[in-house]
Amino acid sequence: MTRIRDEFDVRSRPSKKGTRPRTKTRPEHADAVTGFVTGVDRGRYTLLVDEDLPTERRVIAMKARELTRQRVVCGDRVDIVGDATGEPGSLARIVRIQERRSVLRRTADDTDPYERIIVAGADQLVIVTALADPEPRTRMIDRCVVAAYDAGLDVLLCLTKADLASPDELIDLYRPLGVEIVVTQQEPDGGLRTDEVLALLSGRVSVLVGHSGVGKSTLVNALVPDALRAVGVVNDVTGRGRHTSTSAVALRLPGRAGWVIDTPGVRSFGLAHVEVSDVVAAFDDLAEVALECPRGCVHTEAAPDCALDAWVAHAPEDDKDARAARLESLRRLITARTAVG
Ligand SMILES: Nc1nc2c(ncn2[C@@H]2O[C@H](COP(=O)(O)OP(=O)(O)OP(=O)(O)O)[C@@H](O)[C@H]2O)c(=O)[nH]1
Ligand SMILES: [Zn+2]
Repeated sequence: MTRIRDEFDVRSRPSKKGTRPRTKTRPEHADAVTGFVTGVDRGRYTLLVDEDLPTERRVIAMKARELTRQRVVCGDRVDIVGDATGEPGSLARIVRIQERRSVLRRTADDTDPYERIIVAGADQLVIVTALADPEPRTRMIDRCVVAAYDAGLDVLLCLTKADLASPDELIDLYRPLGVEIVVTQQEPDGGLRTDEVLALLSGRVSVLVGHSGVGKSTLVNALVPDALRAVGVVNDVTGRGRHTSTSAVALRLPGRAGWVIDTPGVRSFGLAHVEVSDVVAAFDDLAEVALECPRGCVHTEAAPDCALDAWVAHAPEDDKDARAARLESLRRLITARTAVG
């Protein structure tokens, strides 16, 4: 397996001048305030400061020099100094990225050798998949699930276009993994009932991914009726007319019920660093059984004496099918990890 270099692998070398104390002129920015990054556009970051307080405001910021090698992404919480008033034309400086609860990476590709972080601090990954037109691609879904679990995110599988095909098969395939599943369909008037989805997004930061045409925009527009306007705000400030960027953008659900982060153009996730044990670790029951496996067991069907096979074979009759389905799902994820597509 090729090891893909992480953008942060670059070790920082001590400078020739030795260790110069740098805290003299800039202590630890005691006057800094915290912002939530809702958008990134060509080196300009849109932040929400004082979230949910009467003083809540949008602030535009750039990275301070000391951060140039670090990537600030949507969902980050950052500390800023300078002009944090949010007044038109004001520009603050990001001096610190706060510890990240989670990081989701997209894969390296032909044009970019790094697995880059695309979103930080999310709670769940919403995999938007159409039941038809385009046909669901389970390999792709499996890879998204692996990426989510590796990033420490929960998974919500959102099956769209239920007016075109039944969700039953996919539900049977994914229920054994224990992921949340929600089914949507456009009404004849073009609208979309969102109460069920909203309930599952409530109070959380959710990242939406999905291939072109699956109905992700339709869903986002139904969830956040002023989504386009919200994005427009970002671009008014940066002077760009339309939201044409390919970077992620965080949109607040009505009633401040949570955040959805839309990720246009994200096709695949970096899985090169994910070990078999990372996948198994996402399932408490299976991870416990796997402790009994021979050393170095890869838990596939061909793996000799895999304890997971015995776990199914010795299941109580009424649990046998469920265990078999769960093991099959786990094995699918383990292979999806290294497969292409
Ligand atoms: N039949 C049916 N069509 C839908 C449904 N939801 C969305 N569509 C249609 O599917 C097409 C694609 O929807 P979009 O919301 O643009 O899909 P997207 O995933 O955002 O795709 P891109 O804009 O290419 O990224 C549009 O013609 C929608 O009207 C649905 O529930 N049922
Ligand atoms: Zn095993």
